Amino acid sequence: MDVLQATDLRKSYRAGKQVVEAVQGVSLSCRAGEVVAFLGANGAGKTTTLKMLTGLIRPDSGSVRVCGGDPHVDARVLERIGAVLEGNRNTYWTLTVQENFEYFGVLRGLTRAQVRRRVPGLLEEFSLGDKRHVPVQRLSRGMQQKLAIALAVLPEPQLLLLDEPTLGLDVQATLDMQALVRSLVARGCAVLLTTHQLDVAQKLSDRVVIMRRGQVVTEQPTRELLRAYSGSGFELRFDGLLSDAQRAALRGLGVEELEPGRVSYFGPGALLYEVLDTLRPLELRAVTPSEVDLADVFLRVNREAEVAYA
Ligand SMILES: Nc1ncnc2c1ncn2[C@@H]1O[C@H](COP(=O)(O)OP(=O)(O)OP(=O)(O)O)[C@@H](O)[C@H]1O
Repeated sequence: MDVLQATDLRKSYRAGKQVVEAVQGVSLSCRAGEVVAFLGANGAGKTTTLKMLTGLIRPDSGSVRVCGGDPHVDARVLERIGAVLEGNRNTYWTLTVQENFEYFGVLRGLTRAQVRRRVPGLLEEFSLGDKRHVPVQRLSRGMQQKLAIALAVLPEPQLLLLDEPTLGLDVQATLDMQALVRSLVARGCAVLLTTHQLDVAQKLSDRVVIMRRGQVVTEQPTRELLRAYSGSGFELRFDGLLSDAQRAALRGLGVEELEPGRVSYFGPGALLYEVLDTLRPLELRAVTPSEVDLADVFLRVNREAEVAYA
């Protein structure tokens, strides 16, 4: 079942005489128990889209449905959405962890008794039990981030929007955060996640949506996307240094120099012969298929879109 269904969203900003078409016809969906990684370079339009999904800004056109309702029309639909947006950690710094639960729980329509029933479980799940009576400003960044998410899931939303949930977290806190997202998803929550940490997106997501300049340029299950780009590139190691002419010729073929003596490319199989020709007379040491990760795929999708839209 689609928890989120956004169709043909558009949003322009006006700054003086300038018009920025931040989002130009974006459609998105997210099912119960699914993590969708919503990716794009800086300025691609992700945050603007998230704000339209949460009812924070009104789209110029297009529609948003969460559990079938429109958050821009029916305030009860907002109760189904939990959001942790970047720059808005939705915590009250001078209040303790417990007080934050009570304050935000009541704001989100829960009774004090409901909050008190749910808090012990959340404190345990988010490993914040020993911080219950500590003011938020004395928590580490990772703990604050965990608390922000715990507060967002307190009303048991069906859709969770996470903007950069692992930004600035250390290795262990990043792993903890991933485990938490997995457990929320296992309970049926739909999660839409934006991040520039593509290793996190690769590990967590079932599906990837890539935005570029206000438009969706790719939308595919994560595994299929990785498979589609695997085996279509090679890494070559060789002895000696490239001449300027070789370097220019390789660049023309779309080959990247990773370091002296090591180049890689993605492209059709026949390209390998041209690359080998260009490297001559340098002595070849190894030719191996390139391993792709989501970062490679992301860069390639963006490059292909740049060519297609040029
Ligand atoms: N309030 C605003 N007024 C004018 N322009 C804006 C406003 N908010 C965003 N923009 C512009 O809209 C475009 C999309 O911005 P947005 O913040 O949605 O991108 P993003 O993909 O979230 O980027 P990032 O990864 O850097 O957070 C950018 O060109 C940005 O400068």
